[in-house]
Amino acid sequence: TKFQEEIYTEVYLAVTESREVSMQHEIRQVEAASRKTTRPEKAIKYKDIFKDRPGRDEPVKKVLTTGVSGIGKTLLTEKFCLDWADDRANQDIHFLFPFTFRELNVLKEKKFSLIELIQHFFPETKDAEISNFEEYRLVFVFDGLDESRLPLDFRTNKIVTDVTETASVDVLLTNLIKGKLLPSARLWITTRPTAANQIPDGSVDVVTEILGFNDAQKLDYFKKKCKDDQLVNRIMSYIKTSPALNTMCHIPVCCWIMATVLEEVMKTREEEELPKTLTELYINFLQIQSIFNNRNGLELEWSAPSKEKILNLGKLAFEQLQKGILIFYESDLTKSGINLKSVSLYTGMFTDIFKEETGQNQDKAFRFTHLSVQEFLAALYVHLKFMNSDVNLLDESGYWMLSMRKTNLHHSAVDKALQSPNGHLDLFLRFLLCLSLPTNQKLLNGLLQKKNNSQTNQDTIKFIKDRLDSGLSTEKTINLFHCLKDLNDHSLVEETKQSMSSGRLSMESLSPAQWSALVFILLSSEEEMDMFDLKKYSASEQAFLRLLPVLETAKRALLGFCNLSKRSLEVMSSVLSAQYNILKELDLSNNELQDSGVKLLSSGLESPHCSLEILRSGVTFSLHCETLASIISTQSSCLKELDVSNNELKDSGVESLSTGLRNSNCTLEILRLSGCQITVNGCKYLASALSANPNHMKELDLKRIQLKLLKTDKMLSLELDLNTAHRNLKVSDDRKTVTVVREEQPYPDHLERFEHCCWQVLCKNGLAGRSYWEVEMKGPVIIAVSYKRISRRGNTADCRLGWNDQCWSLVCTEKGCSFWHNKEEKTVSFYYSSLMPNRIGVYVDYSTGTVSFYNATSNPMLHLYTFHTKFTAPVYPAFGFGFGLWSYDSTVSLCDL
Ligand SMILES: Nc1ncnc2c1ncn2[C@@H]1O[C@H](COP(=O)(O)OP(=O)(O)OP(=O)(O)O)[C@@H](O)[C@H]1O
Repeated sequence: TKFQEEIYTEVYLAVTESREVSMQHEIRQVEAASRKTTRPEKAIKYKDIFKDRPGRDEPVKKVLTTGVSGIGKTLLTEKFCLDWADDRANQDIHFLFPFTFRELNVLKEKKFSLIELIQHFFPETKDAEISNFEEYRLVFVFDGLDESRLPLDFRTNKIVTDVTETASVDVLLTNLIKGKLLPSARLWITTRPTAANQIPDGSVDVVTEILGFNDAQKLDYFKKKCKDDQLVNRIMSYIKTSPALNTMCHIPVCCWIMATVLEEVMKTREEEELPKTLTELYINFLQIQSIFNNRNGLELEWSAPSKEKILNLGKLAFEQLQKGILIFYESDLTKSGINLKSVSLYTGMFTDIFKEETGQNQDKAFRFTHLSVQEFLAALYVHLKFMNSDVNLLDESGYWMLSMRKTNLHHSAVDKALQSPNGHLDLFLRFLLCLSLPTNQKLLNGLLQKKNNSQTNQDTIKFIKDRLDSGLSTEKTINLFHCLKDLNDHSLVEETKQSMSSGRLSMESLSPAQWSALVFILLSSEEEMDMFDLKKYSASEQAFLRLLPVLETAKRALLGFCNLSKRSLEVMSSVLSAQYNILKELDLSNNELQDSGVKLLSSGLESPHCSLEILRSGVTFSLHCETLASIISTQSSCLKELDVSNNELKDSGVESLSTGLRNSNCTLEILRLSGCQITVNGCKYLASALSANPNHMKELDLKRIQLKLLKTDKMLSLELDLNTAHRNLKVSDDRKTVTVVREEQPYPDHLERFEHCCWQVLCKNGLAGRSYWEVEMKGPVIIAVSYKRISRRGNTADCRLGWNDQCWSLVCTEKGCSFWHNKEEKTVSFYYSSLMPNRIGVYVDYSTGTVSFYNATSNPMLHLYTFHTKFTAPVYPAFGFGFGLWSYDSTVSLCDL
């Protein structure tokens, strides 16, 4: 425990809210996690593991902590216990009982009451005659659920509520976890991610995950382990030379391996002589653990006993790795040919490689210090078998046995690793290929009977390149690039880099291998990718899918105008719900996304792992406002800015959306609803939702809403007033259209009729509130609002639209638009010179005295000009033709809105 105290370094522990069983190989999980900056808001201190959580009313009683092998689960629980025992933390706890599943496995067949189980492991409680545990605050720690061999059947196990009732250990455990037994007790269970789903949903209060060391914590660790600043600096700069090593160092146990090797080799070697690859480092590790006969510079000789044991351990490692087994019991060892009597020889010689983990009841379990050590030994074994006995253990055809075909070990290994759906042979492959490098062959001197020639490596490189060109998924190819790098072949990467820098790289004609090289280059770049802009590479779905691993490392993804389809949305959704995703901003605007695609995307947006703060959705969500509402109101939602402009949400959509806005979980600060066809009713929903949840919203963009609002604020059904129409204007039967005609119309005389050269007509409807209407037109035309009292006879100027103080007019010709009131042309800051619009919108607000004109042809609508005045009587829509501008057939039609 003193050692643990000294070496213990804070690890990054994060609340994840839900557990996700990642089927990816642990190395891929760590690679993914290490590439991504963790989310500080999710980090917690191990001391606070049972502290109340914000947003949770109930106290935290049951915690599940996941983490890959060697990430420090056991050490963390031990540290928690130590701190408590030394009165450093959590002093409110009266009793703390740490168990490991490994110990409990042995009691599988036995029956205990909970009291007896406690007394079995902690006899002091018996001596102290403590039996009524309900009176105390208890914490049970169960470490290593992944090692459990207990049939934890939560559905069918009988219910036990009495601490004195006897039952099998698994029944006691399921009842403790379900809260039936000692409901007031607190529980902490740790497990590797793959076994987390043994605990049913809802039976734990909080799920946390250990993400390992971040960069600062790595440095801390090496300082504690090596205690020599100069050495620590050398180690840190050494690790930074290789992304692969840096990734591995997120796992504390790998830091330990690294430190063990580097402490030793840095004593005698200069920087350029340090291990170049992970494989070389692991060979060094094995050497340090072995007993050497003699030392002759760098050429170390392997002792005969260690040779034999390495082979035996390698056999065990390889055979169990193929089955995915990482913890071995005595029977597994016997099966792999390790004599039980000599086990102590192995654990004695390779103490830091092969560990015996004996529980209290003498049940022996064995494991390699870390999965990577097992993978390395397995690769070494396969390599030695091939080199020394021509046996290709990876060729399952068995032809090699009959010498019918010369098999190639590396080809079989590459293909086997590619076949694995979750990359579980990735690291094994890297080790295996790298073992045949001349530097490593030299180190293996003594274990090998013959040497590999470089021809084999050239052949392997060619084989890998062929595979890269066969259209594999990018994820699979990344490991192959690591292999090429280890084999000292940088040609593909260099070629692609050169084409990139010379601008010769045409995305449209990239070969699959070049795509993969591009991804590898972007991922290996020192610079952090903050913004991923797909258009920079190619605005296509193919590019999106190929570059996905790069997108996953970015905080902002711009995917607008990229022709993405449903397939991309499905993929995007899984990015958003991936556990370590760090995406904060997503721009999907202007993609033709189908409805079903939106549904798919929303499952990602609702995921508790989604940390998106800004979403620009383009024309996506029109039919999914309810989904949108539920996204913004999920407890885990981090959305701060939502832009759904130009979606036809309409009032009903806004009504649905408002239920989300009203929810106290909604923390939106900016909402953009420009051009969403919202009317006054929609605004009412918004207003009421925002006043119910007023603390967050800072900016509400309702551009272009007012127009639509007024369309229905007062449902205008405008009608032309035949009594006012000039005789050269033909008014349609429905009173909606007026056309200039040569032939005078037989309209009767009327006091309100325009005459002479004032080819004009008014509408019947007087506007006294707020109103909006639109007209379509052909040919030059004057669109105006006018008092009814505008003169009909006498001086022409008094009758003409725009030439007196009775009306406010837009004169629209092929040359552009001008605005007139009282003979004055208004200076318009925006000179409208493009083509004549064929649809004009007019907004009149009587009380504020405004008349605004819009070009309603353009999308978004363009504001042209606003008159400001003070109305003294209702105004009437009015239209005019003529004044040298007119042409026969000019027409104006009132639009239905
Ligand atoms: N926080 C830490 N500080 C320093 N060293 C650590 C820390 N965590 C882990 N280690 C090192 O890593 C080794 C393995 O850690 P531990 O057994 O806790 O991992 P684990 O997550 O329980 O792994 P497994 O799932 O394989 O049981 C420790 O023996 C120690 O050398």
